[in-house]
Amino acid sequence: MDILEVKNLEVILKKNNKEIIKNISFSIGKNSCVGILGESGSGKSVTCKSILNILNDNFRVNGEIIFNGKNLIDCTEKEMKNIRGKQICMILQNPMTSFDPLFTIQNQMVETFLEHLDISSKEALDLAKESLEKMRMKEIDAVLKKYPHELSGGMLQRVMIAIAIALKPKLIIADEPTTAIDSLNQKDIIEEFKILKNEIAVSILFVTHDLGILSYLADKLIVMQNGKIVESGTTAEIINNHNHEHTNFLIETRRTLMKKFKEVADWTLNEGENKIYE
Ligand SMILES: Nc1ncnc2c1ncn2[C@@H]1O[C@H](COP(=O)(O)OP(=O)(O)OP(=O)(O)O)[C@@H](O)[C@H]1O
Repeated sequence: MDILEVKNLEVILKKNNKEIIKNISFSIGKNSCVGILGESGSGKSVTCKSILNILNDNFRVNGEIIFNGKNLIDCTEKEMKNIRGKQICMILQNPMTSFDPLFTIQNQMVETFLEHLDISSKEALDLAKESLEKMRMKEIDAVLKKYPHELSGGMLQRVMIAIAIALKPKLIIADEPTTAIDSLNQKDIIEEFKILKNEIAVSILFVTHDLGILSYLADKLIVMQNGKIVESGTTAEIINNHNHEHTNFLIETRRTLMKKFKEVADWTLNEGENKIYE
């Protein structure tokens, strides 16, 4: 069964009638992870914002976005407020923008849980601790007392995922959640997403231009270019049997990058090490 069905979605910039998203359709099954792959400007973020109905008045949106039997495009702001957070969670590129700098992590986690769940303050605090534990976080009491700027991007992103675990949404939209994070922490965040998927049986729409991440996490892939879906299929199909030249370009770019990376790593381990100790 599909949790989300996007049908003939079009997004048009009103001022010049420019079509930013050009008639795209895709669906996300229950407990499955769909990855959107595409270069910068291909329309990944605008697609996510359309699903959450958070595009501003500069855009006109046509088509259908069916979630739980409802077309989100037709929902009022009041209806969307009930859906965002509790039923559809968004994890953004820069976690700092998701937190209020004036309140501690504890304050913000507890408030979020009280707003969306029918529980007491004590239960909300217990839930905060329990979900941070699931994120393999250490020194949880100390983390809860900190303000957002006192935590690294990687830690804040894990707090965001912990909040999602606790709210048990049906769908998580993750828009380049590892881009602003250093590579060591990136690996952890990807692991946390795996835990999240298994822990609460959630569906995930994961946006990135990193094919490596998607080959690990996603069941299905959508490749976007210039606001259109140029190819879609299971992750294995796309990686091994793609037909579109743009998919080929993205895969080859990744391969070349990894080859270069390996060369640099080998050089550092061999030549570089020798040079250091010469
Ligand atoms: N507020 C806006 N006003 C005008 N054009 C916009 C606006 N937001 C996005 N666009 C245009 O829509 C297109 C798609 O942008 P989008 O942000 O969805 O790309 P993306 O694939 O998410 O890129 P990135 O990987 O860089 O985030 C781009 O051509 C962009 O310039």
